[in-house]
Amino acid sequence: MLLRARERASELGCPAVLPGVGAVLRVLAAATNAHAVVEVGTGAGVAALWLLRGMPLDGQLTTIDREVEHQRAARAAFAEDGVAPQRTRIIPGRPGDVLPRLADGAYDLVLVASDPLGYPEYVDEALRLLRPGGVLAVDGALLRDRVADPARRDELTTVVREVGRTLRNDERVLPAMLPSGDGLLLAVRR
Ligand SMILES: C[S@@+](CC[C@H](N)C(=O)[O-])C[C@H]1O[C@@H](n2cnc3c(N)ncnc32)[C@H](O)[C@@H]1O
Repeated sequence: MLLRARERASELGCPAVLPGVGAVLRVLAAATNAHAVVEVGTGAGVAALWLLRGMPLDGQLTTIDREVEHQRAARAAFAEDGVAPQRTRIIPGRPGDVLPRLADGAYDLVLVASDPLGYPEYVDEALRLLRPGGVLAVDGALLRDRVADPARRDELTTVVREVGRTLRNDERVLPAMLPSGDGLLLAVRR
């Protein structure tokens, strides 16, 4: 099913997390016993399928995307994988509009994998949503090695680089960068 979801993602021109990142997400969901997960950027549902495999069966994944067509593909992927409908809550809309409506400290894991220019806002919201011990995961945090290249000073690179710097200096979290895929930045909420 993951393969079919990945094919759909590619047909839609919507990059999905690489398998190494997916495996890490699954482990994180299991390790945090993640009953409540938020994903910013549903895409065609590839990362969501990995997360759901690590989550307990009575957990629920809330996933947000502004592209209804992407979410339709994700819904098909979930159905094909036999995911019970109550295990997912698929919310269409801009993450900046939806995230403020979610409850403080009520989530075990938040994955941010959407438009990088929105990352500062989404990360800020994620830290509010996470319970102590909960984990934030930011996909694409190395931006194809541009973040590590000091000569790259374009807006996108600067914004993503600043997200990493901010999390490193934020007393509320314990951060770690995994080189998997395009860089997976993790931060455990204290
Ligand atoms: C990289 S894909 C998500 C992939 C998914 N997490 C996965 O690995 O299977 C990014 C998603 O963010 C959404 N997106 C892109 N720009 C956006 C924006 N400005 N506001 C909201 N969503 C956006 C796209 O519709 C797309 O589905």
